[in-house]
Amino acid sequence: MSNFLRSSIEYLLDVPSTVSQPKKMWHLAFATIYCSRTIHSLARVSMANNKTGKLSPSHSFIILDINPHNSSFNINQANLTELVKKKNHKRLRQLGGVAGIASAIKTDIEGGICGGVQDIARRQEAFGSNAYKKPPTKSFFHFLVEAFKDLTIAILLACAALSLGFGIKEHGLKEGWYDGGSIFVAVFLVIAVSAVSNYRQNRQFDKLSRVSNNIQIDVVRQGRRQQVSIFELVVGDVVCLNIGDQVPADGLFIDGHSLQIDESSMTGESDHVEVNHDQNPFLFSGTKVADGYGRMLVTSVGMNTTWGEMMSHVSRDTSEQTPLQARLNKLTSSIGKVGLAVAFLVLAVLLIRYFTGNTQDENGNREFNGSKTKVDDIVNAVVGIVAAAVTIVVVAIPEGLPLAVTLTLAYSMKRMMADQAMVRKLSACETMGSATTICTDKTGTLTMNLMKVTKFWLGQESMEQSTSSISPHVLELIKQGVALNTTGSAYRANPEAEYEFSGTPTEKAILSWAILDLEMDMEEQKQSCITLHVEAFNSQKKRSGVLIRKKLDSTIHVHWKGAAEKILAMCSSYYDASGIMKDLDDQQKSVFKQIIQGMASNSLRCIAFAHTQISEQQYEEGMEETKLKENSLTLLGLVGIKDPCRPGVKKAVEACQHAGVNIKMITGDNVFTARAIAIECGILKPGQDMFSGAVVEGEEFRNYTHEERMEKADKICVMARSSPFDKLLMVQCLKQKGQVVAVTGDGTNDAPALKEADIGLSMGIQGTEVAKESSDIVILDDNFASVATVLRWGRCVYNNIQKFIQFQLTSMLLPW
Ligand SMILES: Nc1ncnc2c1ncn2[C@@H]1O[C@H](COP(=O)(O)OP(=O)(O)OP(=O)(O)O)[C@@H](O)[C@H]1O
Ligand SMILES: [Ca+2]
Repeated sequence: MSNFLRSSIEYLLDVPSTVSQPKKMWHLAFATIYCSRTIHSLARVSMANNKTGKLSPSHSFIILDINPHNSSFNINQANLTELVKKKNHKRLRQLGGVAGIASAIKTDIEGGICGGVQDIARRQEAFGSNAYKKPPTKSFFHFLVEAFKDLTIAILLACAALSLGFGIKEHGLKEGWYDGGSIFVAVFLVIAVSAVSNYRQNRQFDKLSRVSNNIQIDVVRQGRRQQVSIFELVVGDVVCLNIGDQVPADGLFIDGHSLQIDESSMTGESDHVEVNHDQNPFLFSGTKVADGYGRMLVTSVGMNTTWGEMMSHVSRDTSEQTPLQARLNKLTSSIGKVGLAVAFLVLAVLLIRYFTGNTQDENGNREFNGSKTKVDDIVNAVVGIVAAAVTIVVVAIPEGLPLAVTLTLAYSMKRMMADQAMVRKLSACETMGSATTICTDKTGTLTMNLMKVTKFWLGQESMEQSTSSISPHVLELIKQGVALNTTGSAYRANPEAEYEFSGTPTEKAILSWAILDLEMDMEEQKQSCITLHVEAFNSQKKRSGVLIRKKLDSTIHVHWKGAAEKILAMCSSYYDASGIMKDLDDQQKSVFKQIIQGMASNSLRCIAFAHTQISEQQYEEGMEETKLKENSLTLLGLVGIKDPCRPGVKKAVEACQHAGVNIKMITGDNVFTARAIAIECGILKPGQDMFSGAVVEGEEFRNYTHEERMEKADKICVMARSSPFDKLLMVQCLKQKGQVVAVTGDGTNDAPALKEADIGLSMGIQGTEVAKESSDIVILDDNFASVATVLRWGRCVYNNIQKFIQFQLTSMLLPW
């Protein structure tokens, strides 16, 4: 320490100069330690203060006080939340509409968030992340208490206590505790096992809900459409919404067409709400897309949304009892009650017999002689009688019965998870065992859902490979139709990179064919036209259409794309390969039908493109009805899309059939395609066809009378071109006939049938949220073979429980 410092401390401490040198040193040491302690504790206090607040800015840079909450974004979360929650149109206008909000939260409406990982982290910090607080999970103690509350357990505990008391009284402490003690041990064992199994089941459900809540969302970031987990969504993200999707956060409508939202999960209203740019641009987390498509700008996530708030209060009720469990519980308590009644009866009879002097001891003397009998003897006799009654109750109650079911279900649920089936509803495990019919959809379940265009017909000529011979005019129209009439998209990072396609499998197949084979430039096509109106694809209509205006010459065009025979029916002319427009009379139509049938019998999915140009006047007339022209179109071309069967499906189908379960295919696809795939999978035997009543079309089935339907439902193996309603009708019909029906499906079109079925199985990968939510079991690998495995597990549960009941009931009767 420098002399100066030393002397200044000496001065501060007011050390008398007379103090000796060693003493001075001690003073100094004390002063140094004291000062450093004070400084240290001061620093700790200021750190603690800062923990909750912000770090105080360094004095040398005091001019720029950077606050991430309001400097990087020009709007704060409270404003955003209120804007959407209150549907405040006025405020939205003041802020410059969706575009204004987007620029305030530093996002590009077209390309999404442009920054990288840091940008996303910054947004998470400023606006929160898309997760909600979960209610605390129930502890083991909770389940232990629950187990004690059971009536049967209470009766048994009372009996055990009585038995213990009487036993000790009669035989002394050393030998008398056996009976009562062993009942206690058994009861505690039952309590422990059921508490442990319920606790584990609760944890399992928690784990499952974490898996099933982790939905993949289509998001545009840095101009690229990609899938991210719903939990990674941040404010400023641009989300693509399609039919069947769940709206993942609160936000604003950017663009889209005929977007219908099902808000029933929030409001309870079953009517769909139209979301559009002007009247209602507000979208709410937790609602579902019922029709159409669109893009939204995320403005609030997680706990800032009404859904988040709601979900943080709801805890999943895992105490759900399956029908079998409920029945067995009832059986147990009925048996218990009968046991109790019998015990009372026995008690009464024995007591009456004893007190009326009708009983004799070993020596043949009357046991009860009125006042001559010793009190001790009386007490002993009564205790013996009560003990006998208690034994009856204990033996009568089959306390292990419900427990065995719980254990079996919990075990098989775990095993099913390992076999790619996630059980959402426990009752499905046991119901599946008794399924007599499985109605499966085709696309994605029996087939791979990996679609590829393998055939292209222009007019009545099949175009193999070469596109050079196609007339440029027709080619241009096809490209226009593909690029503008789609919900899919194509992206590549640079001109050398490979394309990434997104959208439904059918859309992806068509886009990749047009871009790679026809050398279509999607961006260029999109830039060259303005979209005036869109009719979005849905399973009811099985087609989609657009109305566009070309920027170059202001001509107006209608493009349709959809199920080949439906589009063909709308056409009155066609282009041949050389680009000449020809009349489509009945004879020509039947030629085209032959072509479609030919492709379909080779199990190809057929899609047709049609086009017509309309005048300004026609456009204005049509505007009022907001409908696209749908007759007198010109057929542009047909494509055949291959979607191969999944390997192993045939075996799985055979296994199900062998187990006595009927398999029916109910699909939205063409009847010939459906038949070809059904034969490939073994659902249909080669001899069966339309004439034998094994194959029908949805429309035909719909138009049957109720009696006809009931009569024919059993025979039908394949129902093609079915609408969502037809699928539902079939399930209802089968259920009325007393069948136990399982339904598998992935699309929104399957949701009504999935809900109606005894067991609904949805597909985990391709399945839409709506389908998953309507189902009891989610097949994680989308494979029909896993459906067969679920059936096997269901049967196993049933068998095991049956065996246990037999064992328990016979062992219960044995002592009698
Ligand atoms: N993006 C699309 N644009 C136009 N038409 C389409 C499109 N996707 C499918 N289609 C047509 O609609 C039909 C499919 O209808 P739907 O959605 O009811 O069945 P799916 O769900 O694909 O099949 P499945 O019921 O077997 O799973 C197809 O056969 C095809 O002709
Ligand atoms: Ca499907």
